[in-house]
Amino acid sequence: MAGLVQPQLAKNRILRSQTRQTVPDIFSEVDPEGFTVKQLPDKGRAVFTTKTFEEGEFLLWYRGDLVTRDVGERRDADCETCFRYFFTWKGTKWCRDASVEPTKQQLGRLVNHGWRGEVNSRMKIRENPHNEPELVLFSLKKIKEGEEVLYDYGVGDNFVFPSPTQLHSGVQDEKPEILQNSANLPPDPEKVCSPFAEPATQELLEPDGNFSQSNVRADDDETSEDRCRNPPNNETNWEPSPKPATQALMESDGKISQFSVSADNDDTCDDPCRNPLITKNIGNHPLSLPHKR
Ligand SMILES: C[S@@+](CC[C@H](N)C(=O)[O-])C[C@H]1O[C@@H](n2cnc3c(N)ncnc32)[C@H](O)[C@@H]1O
Repeated sequence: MAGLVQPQLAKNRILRSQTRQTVPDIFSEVDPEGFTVKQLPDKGRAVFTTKTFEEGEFLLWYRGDLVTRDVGERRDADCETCFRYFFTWKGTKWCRDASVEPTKQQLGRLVNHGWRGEVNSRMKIRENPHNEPELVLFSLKKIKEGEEVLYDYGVGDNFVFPSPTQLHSGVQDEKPEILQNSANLPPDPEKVCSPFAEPATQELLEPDGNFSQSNVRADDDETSEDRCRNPPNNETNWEPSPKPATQALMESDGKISQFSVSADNDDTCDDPCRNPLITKNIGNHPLSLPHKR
């Protein structure tokens, strides 16, 4: 009926309008202000806000080397990490490989999985001016200062992440704040991984600011995140930042960032990338998910 807008539609329009305005279109190697990293006993590194974000705001990029899914899978076979994000865009399967610890702070790759009821953000795909897909994280609701940023990796309710002792030891704070357990751990810790109970979806942020949505499932991918653990040693090239999580952005010149974290784009991985305690299953998840062997 003309003139009448359903509440949800109106909300979607607001969200689209907000995201259109708030995604910094830049090629910057630094993250926006408003985030910090803390070390949690049950999750390893975690991204927390240092200011309040409103619903629909741009938060962070998931930066990483853009490779085809095949290359991402081969890299996974050689070197399992929890930092490869698999997705489908324009009918092609892609992977953003953020496995290499960046020398500059890039927090999108450190955002943890949120269990049901915890999720406050969502990863979307946006095309950059080089016609490449970028993974962009948006708030799904108001996120108050001091809250952990969490999005749904697409793992089942019973998924069990490996022990934090297998996580990457590098943190961005030299003396990171240690928090008490904050995750709602899955009910059955013996259960390793359950398939999706229902299809996941991936939203594509179109150049005009609108979203299109598609189902994401198994090999159809799109996004599900699964992150496995970082190497259980300290041989990576992570360099702690003197100012952990608050670095200024960026120009807003209508561009969105594209990053190549690793200079080489072959399938090589150094030993530090290996974690013999876990294996991956990217079938149902955007990120290569850790499994106990
Ligand atoms: C991409 S990394 C996120 C950053 C990671 N916490 C770190 O310290 O590097 C994904 C990994 O973080 C851990 N993780 C993420 N969400 C978690 C959760 N809700 N509970 C426990 N561990 C989690 C898992 O080890 C997962 O494989």
